Order: sequence, then structure tokens, then C-alpha cells
Amino acid sequence: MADCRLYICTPPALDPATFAPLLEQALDGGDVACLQLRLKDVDDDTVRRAIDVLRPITQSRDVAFILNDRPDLAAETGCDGVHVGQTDWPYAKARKAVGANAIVGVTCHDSRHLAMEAAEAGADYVAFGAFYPTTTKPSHYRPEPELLEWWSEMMEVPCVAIGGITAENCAPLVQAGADFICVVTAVWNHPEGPGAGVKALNAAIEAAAAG
Ligand SMILES: Cc1ncc(COP(=O)(O)OP(=O)(O)O)c(N)n1
Ligand SMILES: Cc1ncsc1CCOP(=O)(O)O
Ligand SMILES: [Mg+2]
Repeated sequence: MADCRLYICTPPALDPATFAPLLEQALDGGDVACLQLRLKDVDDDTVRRAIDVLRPITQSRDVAFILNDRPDLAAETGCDGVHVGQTDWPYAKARKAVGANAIVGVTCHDSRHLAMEAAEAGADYVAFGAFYPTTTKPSHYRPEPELLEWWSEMMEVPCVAIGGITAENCAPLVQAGADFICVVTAVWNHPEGPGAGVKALNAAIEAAAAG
């Protein structure tokens, strides 16, 4: 089984100055492959200010800094890539904006078809979810771990599992072949802080991979 790694999205609202130390705690808590800045309902300059503060913290730790929704801003501000959903920029337009060397990830919900389309177009990862109930982004999609198993057996493009994932429930997704486990609440709302959240998730991923 390929190694599964942790992928974290920020909360949808944050103050960069007060969030920065929390991000440092999270990234210093253990292995994190990617951080996605996922701000919602804010203007472009608010996004830019958050990128200016959080991108250096992330990239200085060799963690990829991904921007949600906005390939134009990602290209303008030195992000490592962008994540687009089915109602955002289409993959081809996103790729044109960020270039061949950036990361472009695509939301594919519970759909083999959407994922194969994205992979064939050149996406660097496909994201399936929500695997569990979540209030962070309510979703009526509820894929089964078997989708991850099928994808990882059939396709080379990495897959991300997202949606209500915690240290307690991630094992079936890791064992099914998820290349990345993406979380929001399990890190930022951990009772002992985001560093403990990262540590707990990495321990759970490692235990699941060891079978
Ligand atoms: C890694 C990852 N997977 C899925 C999503 C959801 O993207 P999208 O469907 O565009 O919804 P919003 O996050 O934009 O509300 C994601 N952001 N990241
Ligand atoms: C962005 C996104 N897309 C599907 S579920 C989700 C949010 C996941 O957040 P949490 O890990 O708190 O359930
Ligand atoms: Mg989106």
C-alpha cells in the first residue's frame, strides 16, 4: 500500500495574524503534505493578505501551499497550486492559469466519471468525498471506501479522501488506498491544539497502513 499522507485545509474564516501561530503548531506537529487556504465569502485583497502571511510559513517547511477556488490568485501570489471544484474554473482553464509545474486538484465527489475525466485532462490529484458527515461543507455525496480501492488499483493519479475524517475513522480510507487524507475540523478543533491534531492523525494513518 502506497504511503498515505495528511492534507489540511484551513477553516473558511480566519485572521492571518492570530491564525499564523496555530498554523506553525499544526505544521510542526508532524508530516503534512499540503496546506490548502480555503477562505470563503471574502474579497480578493483579504485572500492576498492571508496568502502573504501563511504561504511563507507553509513553504518554509516544505509543505505545498494550495489555494482553493482561484487559479488566477494562485498564479499571481506564488502558490504551489490550486484546488477547483465542479462549480469553479474548469480544469483546463485552471491549468492554463497556473502553468504546467503547479499542482491542480479537482473535486470529484463520488464520481468515477468525473475523476477519470480530471485525470485524463492532467489533474495532479482527484478528491473524493464527503466520506463522513461534516458541518464544514455539508455534502449529500457519500462515497464508500471501495471507490478509493477501485481508483488506487486502476489509476496512477493520486486520490484525496475528504469529509468528516478524524483519527478515529480514517483507517478504512487509508486501507482502501487513499493517497491523502484531507481534514479541517480534526486538526483545528483538536482539544489539545492543532499540533496534537496533526500528531494524532499521523499516528492513525501509520497504524492503519501497518494494518
Ligand atoms: C482537497 C479538497 N477536496 C474537495 C474540496 C471541495 O472543493 P469544492 O467542491 O470546490 O468546494 P469548496 O471547498 O470550494 O467549498 C476542497 N476544497 N479540497
Ligand atoms: C472542503 C470539503 N469538501 C468536501 S467535505 C469538506 C470539508 C471537510 O471538513 P472536515 O474535515 O471538517 O469535515
Ligand atoms: Mg471550490
